Amino acid sequence: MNDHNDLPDLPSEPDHDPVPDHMPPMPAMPAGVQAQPIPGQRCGLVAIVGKPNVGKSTLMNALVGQKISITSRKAQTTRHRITGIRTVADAEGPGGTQFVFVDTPGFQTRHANALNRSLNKTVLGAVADVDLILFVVEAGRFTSADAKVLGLLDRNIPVLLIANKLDTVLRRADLAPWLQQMQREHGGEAQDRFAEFVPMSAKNAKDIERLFAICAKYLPEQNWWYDAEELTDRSEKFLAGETVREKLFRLTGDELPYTSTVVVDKFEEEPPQKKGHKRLVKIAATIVVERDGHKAMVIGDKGERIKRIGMETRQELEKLMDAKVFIELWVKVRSGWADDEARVKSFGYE
Ligand SMILES: Nc1nc2c(ncn2[C@@H]2O[C@H](COP(=O)(O)OP(=O)(O)OP(=O)(O)O)[C@@H](O)[C@H]2O)c(=O)[nH]1
Repeated sequence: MNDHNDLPDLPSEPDHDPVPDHMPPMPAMPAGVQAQPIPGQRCGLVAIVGKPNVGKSTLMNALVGQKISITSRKAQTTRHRITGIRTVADAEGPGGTQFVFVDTPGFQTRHANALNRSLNKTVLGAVADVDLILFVVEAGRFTSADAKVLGLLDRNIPVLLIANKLDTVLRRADLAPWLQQMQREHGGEAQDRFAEFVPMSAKNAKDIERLFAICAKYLPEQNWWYDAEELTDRSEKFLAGETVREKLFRLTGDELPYTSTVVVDKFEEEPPQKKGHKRLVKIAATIVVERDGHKAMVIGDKGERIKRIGMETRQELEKLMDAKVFIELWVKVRSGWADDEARVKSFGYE
């Protein structure tokens, strides 16, 4: 039984395998080398979904513990954008659980036009092979928009119903009939749609700790993909490169082949000049492409595109790193780099 907060007896276990197989976004070892399994370690992907304004971002920030997001390192991984990693290590021994949270662009349920359909497809792609979905609604409310979002999710992935904003429900006893009603309304085929019901508040630290404990068992037993200490200076540098890469591919559409990459040549920090000022981060990065035509594509008409890539990268990094950022971008042509092992290594790929 999983009656969190002494709520009524509700379905507790999914009737399907809660540990679907999937490829980790960033292999910890070069291909062909099998890592020794570390006893007691669990690791997996968690997506947070729900209609607008139910508290997804608040929950994500509380779970990740800091407002910084990093993206997956593997060049061809566009499938998952890693928003944050939280490692809850065991007090003793090497065990514990690493939660890798993936970003899901918001679901659109109001207008069924082609753009929204395509957006929803993107979201579905992002949650297709996660290990666990946190489906967020406002406690005591389940609207048709919530039902639509739920209807889009893969039935083979365990879903927890996060009844958020519990603090706004004045009498907790009022929630029990609502949960029972939900169970009735999602009866029949959908009866065991939710693996567990978790009434909580994303703003309550104890609820967040409790949620980690609830989620852990749904993640597969496997070695952590990332270091337990989430972000180091090196990660900020890495994040800078990934942000350039993301803007590059977003602003060139499908035109630019994936054999283009980004190398961060310089990442320097200067402390704040005055009290109350932010530190300064100076970044220089090179976009490496295979052909002159690709270079022209990246630069754009009168340099417009590369300017935009730089500007959007700067804006995003300033937010993520809470710093003032200067960024210089260069484009170089290096034919065949993707086939040149030494070069691939020098660009930071294993
Ligand atoms: N009282 C209360 N308010 C909350 C809680 N969680 C989130 N909120 C508030 O609800 C509002 C929406 O929260 P967001 O985290 O932005 O919601 P979201 O689902 O990410 O919204 P979109 O970005 O529009 O999809 C904000 O004003 C939050 O402060 C909670 O547990 N209790």
